[in-house]
Amino acid sequence: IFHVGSLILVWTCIFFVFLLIRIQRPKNFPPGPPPLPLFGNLLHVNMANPLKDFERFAEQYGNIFSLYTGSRPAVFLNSFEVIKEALVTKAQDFSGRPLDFMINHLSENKGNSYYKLSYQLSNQISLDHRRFALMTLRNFGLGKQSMEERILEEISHLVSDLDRNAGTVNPQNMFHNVASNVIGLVLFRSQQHIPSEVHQDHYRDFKDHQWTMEYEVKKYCVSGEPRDLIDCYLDELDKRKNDGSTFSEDQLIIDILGLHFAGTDTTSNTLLTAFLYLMAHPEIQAKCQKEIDEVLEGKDHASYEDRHNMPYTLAVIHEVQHTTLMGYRTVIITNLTIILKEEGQWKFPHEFNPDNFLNEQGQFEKPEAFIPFSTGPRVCLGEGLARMELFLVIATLLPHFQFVWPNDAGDPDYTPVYGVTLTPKPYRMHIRRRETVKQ
Ligand code: HEM
Repeated sequence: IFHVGSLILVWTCIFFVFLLIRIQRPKNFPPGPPPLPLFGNLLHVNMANPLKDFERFAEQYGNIFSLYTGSRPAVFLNSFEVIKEALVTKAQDFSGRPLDFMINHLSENKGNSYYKLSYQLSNQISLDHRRFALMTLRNFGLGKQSMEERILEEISHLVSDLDRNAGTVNPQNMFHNVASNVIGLVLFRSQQHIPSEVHQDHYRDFKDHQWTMEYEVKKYCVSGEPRDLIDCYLDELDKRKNDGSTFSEDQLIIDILGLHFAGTDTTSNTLLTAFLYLMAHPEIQAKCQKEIDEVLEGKDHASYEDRHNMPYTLAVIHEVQHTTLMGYRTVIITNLTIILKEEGQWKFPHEFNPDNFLNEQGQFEKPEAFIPFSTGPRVCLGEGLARMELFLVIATLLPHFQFVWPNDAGDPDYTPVYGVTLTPKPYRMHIRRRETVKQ
């Protein structure tokens, strides 16, 4: 009897402990699957690729649902209208960013300034940094060489590399290096190319390279004319001396890492997706090449202005982004992936079709629901740079080379690998020189 009594006692205790740590959705909180004590909804989601589960929950609970990671709630917004309402109409309430585990991890607990400072609700300070970076990226202080020239310089290296090594390549590192070098040229111009080992796991390696950057910081101090974002930042530091501002050399390193991180994988994953689709749809690739050939008339690289005369190529690039979206705001998760397939927003929601971005006359036209860079006051800070980079890389590589899906590679697999951004599974690419370009 004593034995049974103690069992009942133990179970009652467990029951009360569970009751105490039970997670309950607050009143008026968006619905979702019932959270378990301690785990929340973690067991309801396939962490390797949660997109399918998000789609299932959206069908079951509607456009706004919530999930718990442990005891922390996250709200998911799953239609263009609700995302727009949150990020634009109610921007004031939704533009802060939480200091999230992942961000902490990435920046080794220092917290990326954009996230950390807004979490502390020092919005003024955070916006200060945002404004500064935006101004600098818009080329108000990067010295004589324009952003476009920097990007083209990097692309010319790529074209000569491919000229020398045409054949079958793994493009993962190639595009990663392009994106990383372009943002590198903007952030720390005189450092030229970051050593390639940094690309593999650049956060860890960057930490090891911090001494280099700190050395660069000292060097730039005496340089006079700003050549890159570091120089501009140092000028800003000078101007703000003793005004109690959050601009500091420590913060500079954090900001640079944040910008480098935000600007590398996003762009390189988009390029990887672009070339995957261009190889899988050789007729689309050929149509782009024809259009680009006609506009370039033998010129060996595109310029950003040319996009106005290349509506089809522009539509293809946008259609690529239409397939690669992600939203990674943590407490409010804007499910940009779902709205890309939302019925009613797209002519062809379920297929890769550049006509999504072309009107009846074949002119380029962008649907309102196309927000790969998010929207509202916290829209992507590198949008201008990324757009220019995507266009120049694609419109310069296509007239030089033919990209062919290798015969022995089976069918292309479009299932994305889930991460901070979505990326295609690793693939190989066969590259042949096109003879149309006049040398
Ligand atoms: C194709 C390339 C890119 C895509 C698709 C992309 C997408 C995005 C998206 C969706 C956000 C908002 C995230 C959120 O709501 O939490 C964002 C923010 C941001 N992006 Fe990008 N991005 C790209 C390239 C870049 C580049 C090249 C840079 C660097 C110059 C950059 C810097 C940033 C920064 C700093 C933020 C945070 C802005 C803030 O919090 O105010 N991005 N990006």
